[in-house]
Amino acid sequence: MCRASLPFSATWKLYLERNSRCNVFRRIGTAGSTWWSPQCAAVRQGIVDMMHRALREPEVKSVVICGQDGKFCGGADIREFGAKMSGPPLVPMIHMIEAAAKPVVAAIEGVALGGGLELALSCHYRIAHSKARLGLPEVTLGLLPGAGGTQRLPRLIGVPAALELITTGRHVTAAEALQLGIVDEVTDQNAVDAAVKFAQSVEGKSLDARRIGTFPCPRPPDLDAVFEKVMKEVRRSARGAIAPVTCVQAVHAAVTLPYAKGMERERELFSTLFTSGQARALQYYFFAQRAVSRWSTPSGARWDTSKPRPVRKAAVIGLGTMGRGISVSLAQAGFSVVAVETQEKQLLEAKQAVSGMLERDAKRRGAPLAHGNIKYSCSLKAAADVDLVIEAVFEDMALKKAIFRQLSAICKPGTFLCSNTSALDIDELASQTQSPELVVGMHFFAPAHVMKLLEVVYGPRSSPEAVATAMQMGKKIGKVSVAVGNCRGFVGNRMLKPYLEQAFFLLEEGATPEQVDQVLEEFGFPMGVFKVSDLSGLDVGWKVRKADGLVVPDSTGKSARIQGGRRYSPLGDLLCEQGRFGQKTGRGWYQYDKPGGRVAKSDPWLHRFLEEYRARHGLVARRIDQQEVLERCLYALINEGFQILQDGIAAGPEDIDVIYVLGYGWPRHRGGPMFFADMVGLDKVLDRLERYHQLHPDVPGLKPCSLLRKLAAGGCPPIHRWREVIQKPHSQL
Ligand SMILES: CCCCCCCC/C=C\C/C=C/C(=O)SCCNC(=O)CCNC(=O)[C@H](O)C(C)(C)COP(=O)(O)OP(=O)(O)OC[C@H]1O[C@@H](n2cnc3c(N)ncnc32)[C@H](O)[C@@H]1OP(=O)(O)O
Repeated sequence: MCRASLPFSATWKLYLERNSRCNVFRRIGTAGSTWWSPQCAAVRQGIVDMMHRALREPEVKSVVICGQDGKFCGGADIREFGAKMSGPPLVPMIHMIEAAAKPVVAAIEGVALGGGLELALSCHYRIAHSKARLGLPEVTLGLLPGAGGTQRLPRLIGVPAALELITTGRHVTAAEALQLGIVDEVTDQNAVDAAVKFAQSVEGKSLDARRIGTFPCPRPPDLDAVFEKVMKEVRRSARGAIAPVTCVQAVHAAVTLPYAKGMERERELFSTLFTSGQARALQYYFFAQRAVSRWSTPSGARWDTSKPRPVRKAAVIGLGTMGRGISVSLAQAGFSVVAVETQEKQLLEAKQAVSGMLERDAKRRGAPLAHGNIKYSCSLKAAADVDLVIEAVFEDMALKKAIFRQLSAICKPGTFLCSNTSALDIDELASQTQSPELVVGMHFFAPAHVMKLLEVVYGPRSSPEAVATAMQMGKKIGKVSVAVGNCRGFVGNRMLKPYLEQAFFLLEEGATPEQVDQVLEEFGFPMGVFKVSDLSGLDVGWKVRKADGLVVPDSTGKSARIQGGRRYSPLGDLLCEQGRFGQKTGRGWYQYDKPGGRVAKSDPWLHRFLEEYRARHGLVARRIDQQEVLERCLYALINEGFQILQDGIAAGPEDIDVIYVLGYGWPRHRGGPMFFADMVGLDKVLDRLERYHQLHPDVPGLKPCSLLRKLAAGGCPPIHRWREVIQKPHSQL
């Protein structure tokens, strides 16, 4: 519902009320400011009624549309997209505003996003507060701006700028919006007052040049070439997402068709996206990312029961690639950092590297340098007075344990001791300290100052306060933090293991790295599993496997295909024995033009090596189709995800999905592995796993997990109901 007030004799203010279901839209009565839901219907009805009155009543000379309480409009309520539309439709309403004979001014405070910006674009003028953000983020939800946004924005700011905003969904500041020509004025004062004043100043003036829908769309001289180039680029970066490509088609319609026809085309394209699985996946992911911030542990610890302790000073121990990135993240967020590397030469190198990273980042963001926040030291004793330590040395349990023992003796009482381990037992580390309740894992992803994901790992003895403090710290450094339980590899790396294993077994059975990678890249991963392995270094996994006692020959001296009583593929170990560590050595699963080269080329040596390996072990290569490659890699990973849920290591499927999208390149438009399983159908995933397990009974990872069976037997409930079925283990916290 909207209400009008007449604080000024001749200008009406139409208040947009905010959606009662989300915090960003403040509740006023039961009305909402979104367009879609029944509440939005009331808002639209209110706007339409008020506009009619304003146009009818001769004493009203102009209209200002504003949001209640400092926010213009965040767009449609995504949760209501499934609901049946009622009330006045949005597009005619927008046309009615644009056609009004009295000036209509949008007073933009807070946000004008999606349908909110489309409403503002239908107004004749837009006045924004300097802190406002504007954008058309529909593409990130698998949609396109469906209320004229694709037709109006290019008319207002030109085709290239509109394409960039619409295909990326990027929010712009008020200052950039002014520069682009989206808004007419930016104010530091009260934007509604400024808009009212502005509205009064334009009363009676002609509106002919203010109706964006009547503008001709600027037509680049080399139209076809421009669109061809954009389409190529968008297709490349979209990795199979259809919304960005469809957005380009809609903007193309703006340039090539008259306005009314362009609007029709926009509507057609919107309808295809609206019902797509990708839109469902992206909208699920939108809420999943917000859901993980409401973390909880099996003991019932969560924000409202566990208070984080303030952290002002933190130490980072070990300044390799990870430690450097972590130091940069902390310094940028304003923490005082003590960076420790025991070898003087390495310390100096790290100092230079960190300074360079901070300088480049400050330059890029136009922000002040954060150098002063970091002190460097060769001694662990420098961590004596910090509030929290993040250990980031090599993945070597003995080394980490020694460091935790020392830190426990050096640091002031109450210091949280965190490890950046990507797989090792947090509890074992905690057992080395005097206060195991202060120990948690903080697993960053490389490069640590860039990647958004942080796994916060609670051990059986971690206190709720320690978990809350690490989660809070993650938030402060701009990460999406996911609280997960303690097990080998936690969530992300534990699921990666069966995925990698299947890829190796597929090579043994007759596939090639090129074939496996192509299938995975077509699915939407930025890189296939073998290219990633070459990039991160084959020796990393080799060291871990050696430490785990897996790299031992059999009695005949041949590399063993059974280890620890289960099928094992030694292919990665054999490449490492040849010095093929991936990009860094110029050879791995692929060949590169030089050590450190980036462009992967097929390597005939590797193919011969695979043939010889198969012959040596009596394996007959068979033709493996794309479906099998995809299903065996993905379903094995998903199966482990169900096991993780069953074990209570992740609180819900959203946690797993966010970890996979943000940390492992899972395509966002596919929602994450668990959402993907839900989309495919749990019964189908179960059926395929069962089949592969029957065909390859000795291959690990293919035997369906009992939670998957249980969900399938229970009629495949939708993903938001899985938690009801998951048996939570008893709390040990
Ligand atoms: C086939 C029929 C064809 C007919 C044609 C009809 C044409 C229709 C045309 C157009 C329809 C319009 C479409 C849209 O507008 S799509 C939505 C576009 N808007 C967005 O994408 C904005 C998304 N939200 C945000 O970016 C941020 O939330 C924010 C910037 C608004 C605020 O950020 P912040 O302060 O950090 O808060 P949170 O992100 O934490 O959010 C708080 C709270 O609110 C929930 N929420 C946010 N936005 C929405 C939303 N759009 N719908 C529903 N809920 C939303 C969010 O989930 C949080 O909830 P909580 O976790 O429960 O606290």
